[in-house]
Amino acid sequence: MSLVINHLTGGYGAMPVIKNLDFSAPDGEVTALIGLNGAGKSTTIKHIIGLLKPMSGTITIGDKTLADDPDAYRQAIAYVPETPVLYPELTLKEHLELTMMAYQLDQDQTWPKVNAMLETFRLANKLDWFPDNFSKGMKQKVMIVCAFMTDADLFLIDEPFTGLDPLGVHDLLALVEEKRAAGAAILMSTHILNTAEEVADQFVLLKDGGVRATGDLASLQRQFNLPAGRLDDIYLAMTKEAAHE
Ligand SMILES: Nc1ncnc2c1ncn2[C@@H]1O[C@H](COP(=O)(O)OP(=O)(O)OP(=O)(O)O)[C@@H](O)[C@H]1O
Repeated sequence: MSLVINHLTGGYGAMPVIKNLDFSAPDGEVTALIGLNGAGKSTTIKHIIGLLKPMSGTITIGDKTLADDPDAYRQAIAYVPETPVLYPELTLKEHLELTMMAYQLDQDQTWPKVNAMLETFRLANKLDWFPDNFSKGMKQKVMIVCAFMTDADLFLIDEPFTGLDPLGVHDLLALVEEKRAAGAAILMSTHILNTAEEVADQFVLLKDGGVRATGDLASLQRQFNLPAGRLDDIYLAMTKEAAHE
C-alpha cells in the first residue's frame, strides 16, 4: 500500500531537520530518495519506521498509521538499514526464524523462499554462523534476506548499494523487481545515481531537509530546465543551488 507523507516536520531535538515534507511512494513503483550528505534522507526513513516521532504532519501506509495501529503499521514495513543491525549471540538461522516470528510468517511456506535467497547470496551453508564471522557485505545480505522474506506493503532500503559487490547489487535489484511486480511500494535512498536512474520510476530530491523536486526523469528534466539531463546533471544543478544559499 502506498506510502503517503504529508507536511512532515521532524528531527532529533527541538530544531527540525526535515521540514514540511510532502511526497508519496506509490504501489508497484520504486521511488528513489536522493540528496546531499545531511539532506535528511535517513532522518526521513527513521520517521517512517517510527524511530523518530514527527513534530507535525502525518505518515500513512495505505490506511495505516503508527498511532492508530502500531502492530499493523510495523508489519506493513520491511526495512533494510544503512548499517546492518544483527544480534551477536544469534546465528543466521536464528535471525531468520526471529524475523518469521516477528512478521507472523508461516515457516513452512517461508523457508523455501528464504533458502532460494540464501543460495543466491551464497549464505546457504552458513546457517549456523554468528554475525561476527560475516563480512560487511554478508551482514547486509542477511538484512536483505530478512526484509525480502516478508510480504510487506512497503520496502524501505537505506543506501543499499555501497557495501555490496556488483553481483550482490544485481541480486538485490532482482528482488526489488520481484516485489515491484507484486505491487509493493519501494522507497530507496541512494547516492549511486546511475543505478537509481536505471531502477527508479520516480525520484524525490531532498535539499536542506525539504523536498526540492519530485517526479520521473522527464519531469525533473523540465523542472531543472535540463531537457536531456541525466540524474547526475540534475543532482549537480541542485547542488549548485544549495551552494548559493
Ligand atoms: N542522531 C542524530 N542527532 C542529531 N542530529 C542528527 C542525528 N543524525 C543525523 N542528524 C542530523 O540530521 C541532518 C540530516 O542527517 P541524515 O542522516 O538524515 O542525512 P542523510 O541525507 O541521510 O545523509 P547521508 O547521505 O550522509 O547519509 C544532518 O544535519 C545531521 O547532522
